[in-house]
Amino acid sequence: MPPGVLPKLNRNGVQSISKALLFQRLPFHRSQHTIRTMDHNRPTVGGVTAEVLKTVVSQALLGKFTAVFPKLFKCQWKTYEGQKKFFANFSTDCTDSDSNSNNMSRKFCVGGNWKMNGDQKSIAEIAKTLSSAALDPNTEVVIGCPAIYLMYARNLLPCELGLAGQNAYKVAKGAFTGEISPAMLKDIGADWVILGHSERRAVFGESDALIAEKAEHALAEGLKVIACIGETLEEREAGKTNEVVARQMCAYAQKIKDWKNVVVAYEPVWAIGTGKTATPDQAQEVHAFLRQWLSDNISKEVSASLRIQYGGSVTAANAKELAKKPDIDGFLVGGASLKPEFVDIINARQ
Ligand SMILES: O=C[C@H](O)COP(=O)(O)O
Repeated sequence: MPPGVLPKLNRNGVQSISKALLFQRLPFHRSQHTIRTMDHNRPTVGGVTAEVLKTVVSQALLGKFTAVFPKLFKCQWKTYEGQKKFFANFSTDCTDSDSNSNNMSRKFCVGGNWKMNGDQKSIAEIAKTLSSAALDPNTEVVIGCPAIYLMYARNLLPCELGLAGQNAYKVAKGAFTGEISPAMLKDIGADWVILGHSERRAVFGESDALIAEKAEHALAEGLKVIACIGETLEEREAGKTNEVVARQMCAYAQKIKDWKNVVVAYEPVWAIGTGKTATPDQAQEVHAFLRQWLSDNISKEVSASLRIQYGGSVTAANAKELAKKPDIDGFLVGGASLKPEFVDIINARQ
């Protein structure tokens, strides 16, 4: 390995290095000296060789590896301010292969978000297409339907498909003109709700805190939640993508204690309805960041099991390549979910 080149490590490798350093009770600034005196061909604790340790420690000393060693660096990951300090140094090099080993245990999940589109005629056509198609049984499908057509759609769609409201308020009932509650969604046969969509945030001014309260209440009422997050073009161009999605995740985490009925949908706002899809690598980079964030802030179990969908101009043409990425566990599809090509998106993993 050429000097200074960071090896591709999976999480086991990183943990082994951490253990090796801790086992020897070495602070990082003393590690380099000790590594020089080690036998380079003899693995240390966890099978990590001195050669690998040397490279990683030198990178860490340059401040490039802090995110994977939060404990060694005593990061305060619990707070948003604490996290912010470390985002710039995040590297995904260590997460790819680790995620790869887990992603097959997360059932692929594709949501169709019809937004404010459709009428009885077109919904009947979509239902007919979905009923007659061979849908991958290994993919969970959820249809986000306008509230007024939910019951109509429920009666026409195949029963194995989930049905989602596109919004729900944070309390069960009361004087909230124009709102619907999770209890009402459940009552008419919906089992999911989409919350925090960027259109709710931008057009209707919903805050991180309100969205998190809605998620908390929906989960308490027994609905499953597609929790949306994503940065604007301006935020991406300012290099703030990780900071923004972490802030949005922090808000959810303040209110969500049990993540088993949650799917996160990462939807870069600049890719929604624009035909400008994130490349598979761009999407994977943020998904890997989110996986690491979950591991550091919630738990390793949640990080390994929580499904993260990608949304933003997903079509039959780009779905297969996106679906190959280890941390992409499905899609939230807008425009293409109204068309027959939605079937190919559902079957993207086949
Ligand atoms: O919820 C879905 C997203 O907003 C993506 O919409 P889109 O597929 O039309 O870009």
